[in-house]
Amino acid sequence: MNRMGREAREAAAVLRALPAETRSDAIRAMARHVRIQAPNILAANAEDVAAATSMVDRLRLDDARLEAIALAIEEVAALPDPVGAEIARWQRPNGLDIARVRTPIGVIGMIYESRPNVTADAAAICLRSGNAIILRSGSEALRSARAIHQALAAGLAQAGLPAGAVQIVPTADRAAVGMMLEGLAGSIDLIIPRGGKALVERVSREARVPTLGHLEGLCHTYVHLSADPDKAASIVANAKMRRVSVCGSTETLLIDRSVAATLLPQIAAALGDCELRGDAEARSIVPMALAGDADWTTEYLAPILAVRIVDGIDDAIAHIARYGTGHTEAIVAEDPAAAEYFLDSVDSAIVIWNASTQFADGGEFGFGAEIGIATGKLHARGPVGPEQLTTFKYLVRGTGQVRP
Ligand SMILES: NC(=O)C1=CN([C@@H]2O[C@H](COP(=O)(O)OP(=O)(O)OC[C@H]3O[C@@H](n4cnc5c(N)ncnc54)[C@H](OP(=O)(O)O)[C@@H]3O)[C@@H](O)[C@H]2O)C=CC1
Ligand SMILES: N[C@@H](CCC(=O)OP(=O)(O)O)C(=O)O
Repeated sequence: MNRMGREAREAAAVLRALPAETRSDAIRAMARHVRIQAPNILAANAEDVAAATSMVDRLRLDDARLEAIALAIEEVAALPDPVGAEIARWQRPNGLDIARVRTPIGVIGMIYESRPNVTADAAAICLRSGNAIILRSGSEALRSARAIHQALAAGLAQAGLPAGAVQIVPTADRAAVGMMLEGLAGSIDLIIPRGGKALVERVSREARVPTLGHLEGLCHTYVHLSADPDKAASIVANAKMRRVSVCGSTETLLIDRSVAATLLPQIAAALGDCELRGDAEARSIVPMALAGDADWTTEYLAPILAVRIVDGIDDAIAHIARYGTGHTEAIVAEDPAAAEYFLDSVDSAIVIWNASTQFADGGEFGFGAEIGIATGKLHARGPVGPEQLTTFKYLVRGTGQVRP
């Protein structure tokens, strides 16, 4: 692990000085090799799927999904290069010229779930932003991730870039996670944990380097009294049921008391097979199980939805502040003043008006792919793409000035 750290650090020094076009060529070469090595990747994936115990759909690759991975890599190659971009520039009265420019963070360590596409997306985004990356895939996807990494490494080699730029932890042993959290003897600049509660707890206990958490999504959709009934039904159904296991899926429905009797039955019908767990008032409108305290704090990642009747917009905002994880929340409303109030008041990474919480995704935001949805407040929030994986520095150009 420490050798990987050293190689990543050496590669990061090379990457930060490379022209954007060289990194674009390397990213495109990675996509080419994903296509060339498709049989190998699919064979490795079949072994993962055969051994999997859960979340098999998330794990499974086929020709179409592999092509989507290659296309996402190519989309990242085509994104504007953030490295060296000028954020601000000004002249001091003494003639000093000061520019604030984007610069890579350095070496990123990423720990993520058993989802094969993340290996390729994260590698492409890191190269686009001039960072080296050490990838730690979820254990159930390790064979697939290693096969994808082999293709990415072939692309790097073809473009003449150091192998240390994109590395993968070759073992499922969680001791490697512990070593990454300690920073690999000073090699890692930033750890990105992407996952659920157990990972959060370990990271908060053990991390010795800065972290950029991409954590649980306990997302809410609030139906305001001004909501259009058809919009409310289709948005809530999509927010919950489009894909129940993604972090942007809605876990709790909040609905205004004054419209609950008319809207809840329509929304419940649109939700189809979804299991509802509600407070006493919700149950008096639509038959459903009684929600307990745990239902307001559970990220189900399943076709289950908690339902609470609220006493207006401030009650909804207070519920979200108490139980949300800072990921994504939505309001369904026709009243623009209420919607803007909600957008301003809710302190989550993504706040949505009249659309599904499942839009919480870098691709949907136009980033090509994503590292994930950052759920903390520093240093980035919401979908993380190449720009969010840069920091900045100041370039000061003088003509011989000395400070009096
Ligand atoms: N905000 C975002 O962008 C995203 C958030 N998520 C969240 O991730 C969760 C779903 O994914 P899930 O599969 O449950 O993720 P997990 O948290 O189970 O796994 C994620 C990664 O963390 C590792 N891990 C978990 N616990 C530990 C531990 N105690 N010590 C060391 N490593 C650990 C896993 O390794 P191992 O395989 O060995 O268990 C895996 O590599 C949901 O909560 C979802 O909201 C998911 C995607 C994006
Ligand atoms: N942001 C991505 C999904 C991220 C996510 O939650 O992944 P996972 O938990 O592995 O299903 C999307 O909306 O497609």
